[in-house]
Amino acid sequence: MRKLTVSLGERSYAILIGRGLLDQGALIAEVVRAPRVAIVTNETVAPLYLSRLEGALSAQGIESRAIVLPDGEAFKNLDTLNTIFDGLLRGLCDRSTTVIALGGGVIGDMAGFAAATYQRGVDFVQIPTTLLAQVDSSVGGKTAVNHPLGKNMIGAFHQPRRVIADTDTLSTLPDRELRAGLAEVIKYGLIRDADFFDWLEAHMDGLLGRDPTLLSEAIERSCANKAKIVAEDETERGVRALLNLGHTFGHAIEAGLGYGEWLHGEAVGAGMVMAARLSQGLGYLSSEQCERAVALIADAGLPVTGPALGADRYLALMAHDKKVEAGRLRLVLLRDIGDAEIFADVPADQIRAAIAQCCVA
Ligand SMILES: NC(=O)c1ccc[n+]([C@@H]2O[C@H](COP(=O)([O-])OP(=O)(O)OC[C@H]3O[C@@H](n4cnc5c(N)ncnc54)[C@H](O)[C@@H]3O)[C@@H](O)[C@H]2O)c1
Ligand SMILES: O=C(O)C(=O)C[C@@H](O)[C@H](O)[C@H](O)COP(=O)(O)O
Ligand SMILES: [Zn+2]
Repeated sequence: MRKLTVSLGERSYAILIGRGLLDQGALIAEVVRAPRVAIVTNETVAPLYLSRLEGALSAQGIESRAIVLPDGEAFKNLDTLNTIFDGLLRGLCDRSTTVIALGGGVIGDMAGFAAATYQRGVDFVQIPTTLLAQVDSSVGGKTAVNHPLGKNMIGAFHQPRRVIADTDTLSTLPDRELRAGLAEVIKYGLIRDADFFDWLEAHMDGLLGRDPTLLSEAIERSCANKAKIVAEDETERGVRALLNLGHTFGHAIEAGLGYGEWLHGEAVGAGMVMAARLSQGLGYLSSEQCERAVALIADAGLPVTGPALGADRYLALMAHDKKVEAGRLRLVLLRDIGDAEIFADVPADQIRAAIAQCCVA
């Protein structure tokens, strides 16, 4: 088992990465206030992993109540959040209850937001079961639900007490979901870790072939990058915004198509291509490095073109981005592989050109 730490003073927590961790109830028992937990999961993950987790908890004398939600990004909304609150209240969960998120990023974001707000805040533990959740969403405390007008618009920062990533759970993950997770992995290489980007270029085939050693290394290096950024800037006043590379475009794709048609990672993949092409168009990024970025995203089996929503629609949706300040759009762009920066006042005609270049009619 590998252990990383997100250093946030008294709220510091461990990210544990390894095989078979789901069966080690002691890893959860160490961080719960009382022997009562509520497990939030979904209809796909529950039949695969819920009873194993319940058994591991029960062996530690921990009583658990399961709240099983419908599966999908389309359900990441306030209605489903209410279903979680109903379950917590019916189960007489109190302030000593720990909420456990068992699933991908959708479950993690919703369970985390429920934990942030239930009785004004209870503890939660992340048990991510997708690659995307193990490399990104389970770490850092961003929790939220979507609004029809924008992604993750209603949420809170609420850090987990622990992240437990059992890499064995990836064996049941569909290939499309594995590829979606690789988008966020590539993101770390692009924004701050050129060595990791080189490593990904060399090992993309093995990662797609699910080599367990390579997957573990990719998870660990991704989490190490994210842990450092979150420790430096927990609430996104500065450097944390770089984790949004490709997301201003990607979130527009997700909202514009109606949540769920494109996976988050797919939208981020196409969004990072748009950001790279825009960076090149503005003269910040060389064409050679831009093509390397696009090639790795393509090699991961991710889309490198976006849906043809029309530049006006993209820009209207992008106006809801959380990085907008006083009506000014701010975008994460690339100076080089491993070097990103946030830019305000990018001319709208250049943004339109990059979108047009990356969309197929
Ligand atoms: N909070 C953050 O920092 C952060 C970061 C990145 C993404 N996100 C959010 O995360 C979400 C995307 O997460 P995701 O890609 O994990 O999607 P997801 O949660 O929808 O999971 C993808 C699919 O895989 C299924 N699944 C989960 N684990 C499985 C397993 N082990 N075996 C088989 N099937 C499994 C799920 O039921 C679902 O159908 C988006 O809503 C995105 O906005 C949040
Ligand atoms: O942790 C972060 O910070 C991120 O930006 C990670 C992103 O991958 C993630 O998709 C996040 O939810 C997007 O943030 P948002 O604030 O634009 O919703
Ligand atoms: Zn993301």
